[in-house]
Amino acid sequence: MNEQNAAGDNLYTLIINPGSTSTKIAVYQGESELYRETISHMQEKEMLDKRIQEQKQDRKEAILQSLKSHQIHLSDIGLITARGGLMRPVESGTYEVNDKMISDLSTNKYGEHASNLGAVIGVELSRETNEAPVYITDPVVVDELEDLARFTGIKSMERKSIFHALNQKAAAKKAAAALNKEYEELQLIVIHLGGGISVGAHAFGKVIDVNNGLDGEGPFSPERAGTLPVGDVIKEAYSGNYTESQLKKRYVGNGGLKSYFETSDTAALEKRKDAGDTEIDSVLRAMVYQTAKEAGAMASVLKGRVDALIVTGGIANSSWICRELENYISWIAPVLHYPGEDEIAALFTGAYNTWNTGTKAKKY
Ligand SMILES: Nc1ncnc2c1ncn2[C@@H]1O[C@H](COP(=O)(O)OP(=O)(O)OP(=O)(O)O)[C@@H](O)[C@H]1O
Ligand SMILES: CCCC(=O)O
Repeated sequence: MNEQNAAGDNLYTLIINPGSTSTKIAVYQGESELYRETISHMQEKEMLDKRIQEQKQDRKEAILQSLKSHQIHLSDIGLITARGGLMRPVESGTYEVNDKMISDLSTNKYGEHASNLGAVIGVELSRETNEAPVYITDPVVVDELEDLARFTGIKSMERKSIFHALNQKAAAKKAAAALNKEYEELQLIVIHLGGGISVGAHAFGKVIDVNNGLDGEGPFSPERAGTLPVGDVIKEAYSGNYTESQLKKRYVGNGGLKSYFETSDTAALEKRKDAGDTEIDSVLRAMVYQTAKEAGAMASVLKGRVDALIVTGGIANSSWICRELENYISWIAPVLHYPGEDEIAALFTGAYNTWNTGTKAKKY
């Protein structure tokens, strides 16, 4: 065992993963997970209604509270790894957090997203204690789009690759292992069903097309409106009823299920549907329908040569939704389910391997 490995056995790693409706955290000692916790914010309406950077203190305090309740001192933490947010497009991999990245994330230079807070909170916690190194892996801006996928139909506008890259890649690699193949050998469609929904076409290790739910592409989801009729959007934009940021929030944070039912809690809505609410039944079925349509589009992108479809994210815990979705898509290829997400493990592996092997992290 080399010195780094020996030290690694005692290293405490803090993992921070802010999602649209929750902050997930975990602490590892060496390679063993000490605990993980999902701090749900779904009941904290006032907090979620705030701009992302204004949520920082609440989410940071929730993390500190969680560490305290597990008797872990911040000063014990030797490595911090966080979900990466909206910054300039980058290739897949593990990045060391630097000042340029923090500036882009904290000023929302490339847009607002809960994941912007991961590295920002990570660096604050590091600076407040022992300057632990802070990494991110596979941020939401991983860009492997094929050139053809970038066109919009308006010369001055290009599509952007923004999606649940971390969980899509982690789930795809897990599926590849289950299929006894390398990720780079397969063509897969990954359907991430979270607060946002993204459906990616993975061709031989690259996500060559994916809907960007932050820019009004693809299915509606618990919090995103998805594709909207552009004429109606223009009318709302010029109605005088909304500022630019209010309109963004209307379509991106408060769209989808939240627009219909003022909650993005799919599990709770499913219970109300089961109790006989027919409107909820229709809207949930419509969300499944639109998701299936996006998967069909990605099957075309892969020219029908699809090894498997992978359904993942929080909503994949619903066997009813998975069954309804499968009814539409099982003709494409076998459907594999990885409910929830493996972002915590993916963030840990990316940072710990980089740290433990002395490999240079990528530079932003
Ligand atoms: N058993 C379940 N049945 C139905 N829906 C569920 C279940 N468990 C969780 N969900 C739903 O999953 C959604 C949250 O998913 P997830 O935790 O993947 O999202 P997130 O991390 O907050 O956001 P994102 O994935 O977009 O970053 C919520 O709508 C929640 O109600
Ligand atoms: C992860 C970026 C996409 C979304 O949140 O909808």
